Amino acid sequence: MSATSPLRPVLPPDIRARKGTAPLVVLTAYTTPMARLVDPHCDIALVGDSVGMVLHGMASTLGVTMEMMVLHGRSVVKGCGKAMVVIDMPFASYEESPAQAYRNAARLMAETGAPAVKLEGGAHMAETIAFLTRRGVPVMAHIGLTPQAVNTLGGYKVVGREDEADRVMQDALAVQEAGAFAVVLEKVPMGLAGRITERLEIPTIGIGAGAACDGQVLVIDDMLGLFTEFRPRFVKRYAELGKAADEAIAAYAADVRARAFPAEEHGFPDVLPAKGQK
Ligand SMILES: Nc1nc(=O)c2c([nH]1)NC[C@@H]1CN(c3ccc(C(=O)N[C@@H](CCC(=O)O)C(=O)O)cc3)CN21
Ligand SMILES: CC(C)C(=O)C(=O)O
Ligand SMILES: [Mg+2]
Repeated sequence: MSATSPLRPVLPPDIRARKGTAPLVVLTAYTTPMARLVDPHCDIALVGDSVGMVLHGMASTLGVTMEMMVLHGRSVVKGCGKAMVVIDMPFASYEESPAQAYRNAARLMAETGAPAVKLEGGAHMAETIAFLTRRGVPVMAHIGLTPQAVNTLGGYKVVGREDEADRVMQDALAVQEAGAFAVVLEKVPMGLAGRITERLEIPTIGIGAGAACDGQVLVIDDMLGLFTEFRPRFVKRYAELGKAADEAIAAYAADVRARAFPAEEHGFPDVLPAKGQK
């Protein structure tokens, strides 16, 4: 039986073993229909806490709750057959203690069916990552720019230039040592991301971290041109679905105002048509 057989779902150790083979393809998904689109093409569907900014109009990810991650997580698990689902642990659901992290991670897995969680932080989260991993919770780590720390970092800036590079390398080594099966590198300079990727035995998944990483992740609504509130330099637009939707909605509004919609074919006659007719 192959590792990707539907009878034996892809699990974190399979993802870990992908290091040095084909690049890992990761996109976020927040809903069943989007998960169905992502699933056939991706190795991992990430239920990111970016959902707060992308689908709920929040100004940052700090207001995202466990309840939101459970609901969106369940929705994405329903839409995935091939891709492995990873769920972001929201702000303040894991930082207090390893026990708090375990309780909330276990809830995300038990109530959604996802086989792994992701949490932000390097060396200072190593104890928590080890606590979870040893108790059956596979952890994807996330270092470099950690958006839940936007208020202490002072913005969504590059992390790891010059003096900061060694600290990011130490974070990468610490999360690997703690048992993380993969690590997201966000807005880490390209050269440093390459050195971390070479040094680690677990896959690195980059977002704004250059081409040397073992995989890439983007927010699905960003790359489809659906989310346009801001556009980081690392986003490549593969479609302009927001523009297409705007044009479609404008055409509908014009049709309704001109009484051009609905047409005869969209309505129901008062008398049932005779057989053979529509
Ligand atoms: N839609 C969306 N896409 C994301 O990539 C994303 C989210 N939401 N929400 C959670 C975090 C926040 N992230 C962000 C948010 C903003 C920038 C940004 O504005 N970057 C600018 C420069 C900003 C600065 O230097 O202060 C850039 O050009 O990269 C980057 C990453 C990444 N994540
Ligand atoms: C961008 C990815 C890595 C993320 O953490 C999110 O979507 O929340
Ligand atoms: Mg996130």
